[in-house]
Amino acid sequence: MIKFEHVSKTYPNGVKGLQDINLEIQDGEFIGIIGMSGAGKSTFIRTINRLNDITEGQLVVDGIEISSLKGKALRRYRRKVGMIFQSYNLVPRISVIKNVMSSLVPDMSFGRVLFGAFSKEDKIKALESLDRVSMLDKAFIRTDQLSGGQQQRVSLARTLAQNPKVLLADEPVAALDPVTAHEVMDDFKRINEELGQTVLINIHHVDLALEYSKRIIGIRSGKIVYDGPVAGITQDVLDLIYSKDEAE
Ligand SMILES: Nc1ncnc2c1ncn2[C@@H]1O[C@H](COP(=O)(O)OP(=O)(O)OP(=O)(O)O)[C@@H](O)[C@H]1O
Repeated sequence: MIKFEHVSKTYPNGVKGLQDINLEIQDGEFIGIIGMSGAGKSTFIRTINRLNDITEGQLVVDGIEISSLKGKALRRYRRKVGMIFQSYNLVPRISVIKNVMSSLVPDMSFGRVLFGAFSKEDKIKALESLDRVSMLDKAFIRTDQLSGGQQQRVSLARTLAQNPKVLLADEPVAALDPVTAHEVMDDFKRINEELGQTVLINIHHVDLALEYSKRIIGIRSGKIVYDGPVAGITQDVLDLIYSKDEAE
Protein backbone atom coordinates (compact mmCIF):
# COMPACT_ATOMS: atom_id res chain seq x y z
CA MET A 1 0.00 0.00 0.00
CA ILE A 2 1.13 3.53 -0.80
CA LYS A 3 0.08 6.22 1.65
CA PHE A 4 0.50 9.97 1.18
CA GLU A 5 0.13 11.89 4.43
CA HIS A 6 0.19 15.67 4.11
CA VAL A 7 2.76 15.38 1.33
CA SER A 8 4.05 18.58 -0.26
CA LYS A 9 6.86 19.15 -2.71
CA THR A 10 8.36 22.59 -3.14
CA TYR A 11 11.08 22.82 -5.79
CA PRO A 12 14.25 24.74 -4.89
CA ASN A 13 13.04 27.68 -7.01
CA GLY A 14 9.94 27.98 -4.82
CA VAL A 15 7.45 26.34 -7.22
CA LYS A 16 4.95 24.25 -5.28
CA GLY A 17 4.74 20.99 -7.26
CA LEU A 18 2.46 19.25 -4.76
CA GLN A 19 0.45 20.67 -1.89
CA ASP A 20 -0.87 18.66 1.06
CA ILE A 21 -1.62 15.38 -0.68
CA ASN A 22 -3.50 12.82 1.40
CA LEU A 23 -4.49 9.52 -0.16
CA GLU A 24 -4.03 5.77 -0.12
CA ILE A 25 -3.37 3.44 -3.01
CA GLN A 26 -4.11 -0.24 -2.49
CA ASP A 27 -2.15 -3.06 -4.14
CA GLY A 28 -3.42 -3.92 -7.60
CA GLU A 29 -5.23 -0.65 -8.36
CA PHE A 30 -5.23 0.84 -11.87
CA ILE A 31 -5.13 4.61 -11.54
CA GLY A 32 -5.16 7.31 -14.22
CA ILE A 33 -3.76 10.69 -13.22
CA ILE A 34 -5.10 13.61 -15.19
CA GLY A 35 -4.62 17.35 -15.13
CA MET A 36 -3.39 20.25 -17.20
CA SER A 37 0.19 20.65 -18.27
CA GLY A 38 2.17 21.78 -15.24
CA ALA A 39 -0.51 20.60 -12.78
CA GLY A 40 1.90 18.28 -10.96
CA LYS A 41 1.21 14.84 -12.47
CA SER A 42 4.87 13.97 -13.06
CA THR A 43 5.88 15.39 -9.71
CA PHE A 44 3.24 13.16 -8.09
CA ILE A 45 4.37 9.87 -9.58
CA ARG A 46 8.06 10.73 -9.33
CA THR A 47 7.76 11.11 -5.56
CA ILE A 48 6.74 7.44 -5.39
CA ASN A 49 10.07 6.15 -6.73
CA ARG A 50 12.08 8.97 -5.15
CA LEU A 51 13.05 10.60 -8.44
CA ASN A 52 11.62 13.59 -6.56
CA ASP A 53 12.10 14.01 -2.84
CA ILE A 54 9.15 15.40 -0.93
CA THR A 55 9.68 18.46 1.24
CA GLU A 56 6.84 17.95 3.75
CA GLY A 57 4.73 15.10 5.07
CA GLN A 58 5.21 11.38 4.90
CA LEU A 59 5.14 8.93 2.02
CA VAL A 60 4.79 5.40 3.33
CA VAL A 61 5.07 2.37 1.03
CA ASP A 62 4.39 -1.07 2.51
CA GLY A 63 4.94 0.35 5.97
CA ILE A 64 8.24 2.08 5.18
CA GLU A 65 8.68 5.85 5.16
CA ILE A 66 10.56 6.09 1.89
CA SER A 67 12.15 9.53 2.42
CA SER A 68 14.59 7.94 4.84
CA LEU A 69 15.83 5.28 2.39
CA LYS A 70 19.45 5.55 1.30
CA GLY A 71 22.07 3.60 -0.64
CA LYS A 72 21.38 -0.10 -1.00
CA ALA A 73 17.93 0.10 0.62
CA LEU A 74 16.90 2.84 -1.80
CA ARG A 75 18.16 0.84 -4.78
CA ARG A 76 16.28 -2.22 -3.57
CA TYR A 77 13.13 -0.13 -3.10
CA ARG A 78 13.42 1.37 -6.59
CA ARG A 79 13.45 -2.10 -8.12
CA LYS A 80 10.01 -2.68 -6.57
CA VAL A 81 8.71 0.45 -8.29
CA GLY A 82 9.22 0.33 -12.04
CA MET A 83 9.05 3.48 -14.13
CA ILE A 84 8.13 3.83 -17.79
CA PHE A 85 8.80 7.09 -19.60
CA GLN A 86 7.33 8.71 -22.70
CA SER A 87 10.76 8.56 -24.34
CA TYR A 88 11.25 4.77 -23.78
CA ASN A 89 14.80 5.16 -22.33
CA LEU A 90 16.20 2.25 -24.36
CA VAL A 91 19.66 1.87 -25.86
CA PRO A 92 18.91 2.06 -29.62
CA ARG A 93 21.91 0.23 -31.11
CA ILE A 94 21.66 -3.03 -29.16
CA SER A 95 19.15 -5.86 -29.45
CA VAL A 96 15.77 -5.83 -27.79
CA ILE A 97 16.66 -8.70 -25.45
CA LYS A 98 19.86 -6.97 -24.29
CA ASN A 99 17.85 -3.87 -23.44
CA VAL A 100 15.48 -5.97 -21.37
CA MET A 101 18.27 -7.95 -19.66
CA SER A 102 20.23 -4.83 -18.78
CA SER A 103 17.48 -3.96 -16.28
CA LEU A 104 18.18 -7.22 -14.44
CA VAL A 105 21.77 -6.22 -13.77
CA PRO A 106 21.52 -2.44 -13.42
CA ASP A 107 25.11 -2.01 -12.31
CA MET A 108 26.57 -3.86 -15.30
CA SER A 109 28.92 -1.82 -17.48
CA PHE A 110 27.82 -0.93 -20.99
CA GLY A 111 30.65 -3.06 -22.41
CA ARG A 112 29.39 -6.14 -20.59
CA VAL A 113 25.83 -5.42 -21.79
CA LEU A 114 27.16 -5.13 -25.34
CA PHE A 115 29.06 -8.41 -25.19
CA GLY A 116 26.19 -10.19 -23.53
CA ALA A 117 27.52 -11.38 -20.18
CA PHE A 118 24.11 -12.54 -19.02
CA SER A 119 23.02 -15.69 -17.24
CA LYS A 120 20.57 -18.22 -18.65
CA GLU A 121 18.05 -17.17 -15.98
CA ASP A 122 18.30 -13.54 -17.11
CA LYS A 123 17.67 -14.58 -20.70
CA ILE A 124 14.61 -16.64 -19.74
CA LYS A 125 13.22 -13.81 -17.61
CA ALA A 126 13.72 -11.32 -20.44
CA LEU A 127 12.05 -13.59 -22.99
CA GLU A 128 9.09 -14.16 -20.64
CA SER A 129 8.67 -10.40 -20.20
CA LEU A 130 8.81 -9.84 -23.96
CA ASP A 131 6.19 -12.54 -24.40
CA ARG A 132 3.88 -10.70 -21.98
CA VAL A 133 3.84 -7.69 -24.30
CA SER A 134 3.68 -9.77 -27.51
CA MET A 135 7.24 -8.86 -28.51
CA LEU A 136 8.89 -12.27 -28.29
CA ASP A 137 9.42 -12.44 -32.06
CA LYS A 138 11.41 -9.19 -31.93
CA ALA A 139 13.84 -10.28 -29.19
CA PHE A 140 16.94 -10.40 -31.41
CA ILE A 141 16.22 -7.37 -33.55
CA ARG A 142 18.15 -4.14 -33.06
CA THR A 143 16.02 -1.84 -30.94
CA ASP A 144 16.24 1.15 -33.30
CA GLN A 145 14.51 -0.88 -35.99
CA LEU A 146 11.27 -0.94 -34.00
CA SER A 147 8.35 1.48 -34.24
CA GLY A 148 7.59 3.83 -31.34
CA GLY A 149 4.80 1.60 -30.07
CA GLN A 150 7.03 -1.47 -30.21
CA GLN A 151 9.79 0.39 -28.36
CA GLN A 152 7.33 1.39 -25.66
CA ARG A 153 6.35 -2.27 -25.29
CA VAL A 154 10.02 -3.23 -24.95
CA SER A 155 10.38 -0.52 -22.35
CA LEU A 156 7.44 -2.07 -20.49
CA ALA A 157 9.00 -5.54 -20.79
CA ARG A 158 12.29 -4.12 -19.49
CA THR A 159 10.55 -2.80 -16.40
CA LEU A 160 8.47 -5.98 -15.98
CA ALA A 161 11.56 -8.17 -16.00
CA GLN A 162 12.51 -6.65 -12.64
CA ASN A 163 9.22 -7.99 -11.28
CA PRO A 164 8.15 -4.69 -9.70
CA LYS A 165 5.10 -4.42 -7.44
CA VAL A 166 4.20 -1.02 -8.78
CA LEU A 167 4.35 0.33 -12.33
CA LEU A 168 4.60 4.09 -12.74
CA ALA A 169 4.15 5.42 -16.26
CA ASP A 170 4.73 9.04 -17.20
CA GLU A 171 2.75 9.79 -20.37
CA PRO A 172 3.60 6.38 -21.89
CA VAL A 173 1.38 6.82 -24.94
CA ALA A 174 1.68 10.57 -25.56
CA ALA A 175 3.91 10.09 -28.61
CA LEU A 176 1.86 7.28 -30.18
CA ASP A 177 -0.97 7.22 -32.70
CA PRO A 178 -4.42 6.30 -31.30
CA VAL A 179 -4.36 2.65 -32.42
CA THR A 180 -0.88 2.00 -31.03
CA ALA A 181 -1.74 3.93 -27.87
CA HIS A 182 -4.63 1.52 -27.29
CA GLU A 183 -2.35 -1.49 -27.83
CA VAL A 184 0.11 -0.23 -25.22
CA MET A 185 -2.72 0.59 -22.79
CA ASP A 186 -4.07 -2.94 -23.37
CA ASP A 187 -0.67 -4.27 -22.26
CA PHE A 188 -0.86 -2.27 -19.05
CA LYS A 189 -4.40 -3.55 -18.45
CA ARG A 190 -3.45 -7.17 -19.05
CA ILE A 191 -0.41 -6.93 -16.79
CA ASN A 192 -2.50 -5.32 -14.05
CA GLU A 193 -5.12 -8.05 -14.30
CA GLU A 194 -2.79 -11.04 -14.73
CA LEU A 195 0.09 -10.08 -12.45
CA GLY A 196 -1.78 -7.84 -10.02
CA GLN A 197 0.74 -5.02 -10.23
CA THR A 198 -0.41 -1.60 -9.13
CA VAL A 199 -0.47 0.72 -12.15
CA LEU A 200 -0.31 4.52 -12.00
CA ILE A 201 -0.39 6.28 -15.35
CA ASN A 202 -0.10 9.98 -16.12
CA ILE A 203 -2.12 10.58 -19.19
CA HIS A 204 -3.00 13.59 -21.28
CA HIS A 205 -5.85 11.90 -23.13
CA VAL A 206 -8.84 11.96 -20.83
CA ASP A 207 -10.76 9.44 -22.95
CA LEU A 208 -7.95 6.89 -22.60
CA ALA A 209 -7.70 7.54 -18.86
CA LEU A 210 -11.44 6.95 -18.46
CA GLU A 211 -11.44 3.87 -20.68
CA TYR A 212 -8.66 2.02 -18.86
CA SER A 213 -8.53 3.25 -15.27
CA LYS A 214 -10.69 2.16 -12.38
CA ARG A 215 -9.81 5.20 -10.30
CA ILE A 216 -9.01 8.73 -11.45
CA ILE A 217 -6.90 11.24 -9.61
CA GLY A 218 -7.36 14.76 -10.91
CA ILE A 219 -4.62 17.25 -10.07
CA ARG A 220 -4.79 20.99 -10.42
CA SER A 221 -2.00 23.35 -9.29
CA GLY A 222 -0.41 20.64 -7.16
CA LYS A 223 -3.63 19.77 -5.34
CA ILE A 224 -5.93 16.78 -5.68
CA VAL A 225 -9.28 18.11 -6.90
CA TYR A 226 -10.81 14.72 -7.72
CA ASP A 227 -10.09 11.25 -6.41
CA GLY A 228 -12.65 8.59 -7.16
CA PRO A 229 -14.11 6.13 -9.62
CA VAL A 230 -14.33 6.74 -13.35
CA ALA A 231 -18.12 6.80 -13.01
CA GLY A 232 -17.85 9.97 -10.93
CA ILE A 233 -16.18 11.98 -13.71
CA THR A 234 -18.82 14.41 -14.90
CA GLN A 235 -18.36 17.49 -17.08
CA ASP A 236 -18.35 19.60 -13.90
CA VAL A 237 -15.50 17.52 -12.48
CA LEU A 238 -13.54 17.86 -15.74
CA ASP A 239 -14.15 21.62 -15.70
CA LEU A 240 -12.76 21.72 -12.18
CA ILE A 241 -9.67 19.70 -13.08
CA TYR A 242 -9.01 21.63 -16.29
CA SER A 243 -9.69 25.12 -15.04
CA LYS A 244 -7.02 27.60 -14.07
CA ASP A 245 -6.47 28.19 -10.39
CA GLU A 246 -7.52 31.67 -9.16
CA ALA A 247 -3.97 32.19 -7.95
CA GLU A 248 -2.50 31.61 -11.42
N1 LIG B 1 12.86 20.46 -11.50
C1 LIG B 1 11.95 21.44 -11.35
N2 LIG B 1 12.30 22.63 -10.83
C2 LIG B 1 11.38 23.61 -10.66
N3 LIG B 1 10.09 23.50 -10.97
C3 LIG B 1 9.68 22.33 -11.50
C4 LIG B 1 10.59 21.24 -11.72
N4 LIG B 1 9.89 20.21 -12.27
C5 LIG B 1 8.62 20.64 -12.38
N5 LIG B 1 8.49 21.91 -11.92
C6 LIG B 1 7.25 22.72 -11.85
O1 LIG B 1 6.33 22.01 -11.02
C7 LIG B 1 5.01 22.12 -11.56
C8 LIG B 1 4.46 20.73 -11.83
O2 LIG B 1 5.21 20.14 -12.89
P1 LIG B 1 4.95 18.66 -13.42
O3 LIG B 1 6.03 18.36 -14.40
O4 LIG B 1 4.79 17.76 -12.26
O5 LIG B 1 3.55 18.84 -14.15
P2 LIG B 1 2.78 17.85 -15.13
O6 LIG B 1 1.35 17.89 -14.69
O7 LIG B 1 3.44 16.54 -15.16
O8 LIG B 1 2.93 18.58 -16.53
P3 LIG B 1 3.05 17.98 -18.02
O9 LIG B 1 1.71 17.38 -18.32
O10 LIG B 1 3.33 19.19 -18.86
O11 LIG B 1 4.16 16.99 -18.00
C9 LIG B 1 5.13 23.00 -12.81
O12 LIG B 1 4.84 24.33 -12.44
C10 LIG B 1 6.58 22.86 -13.20
O13 LIG B 1 7.03 24.00 -13.89
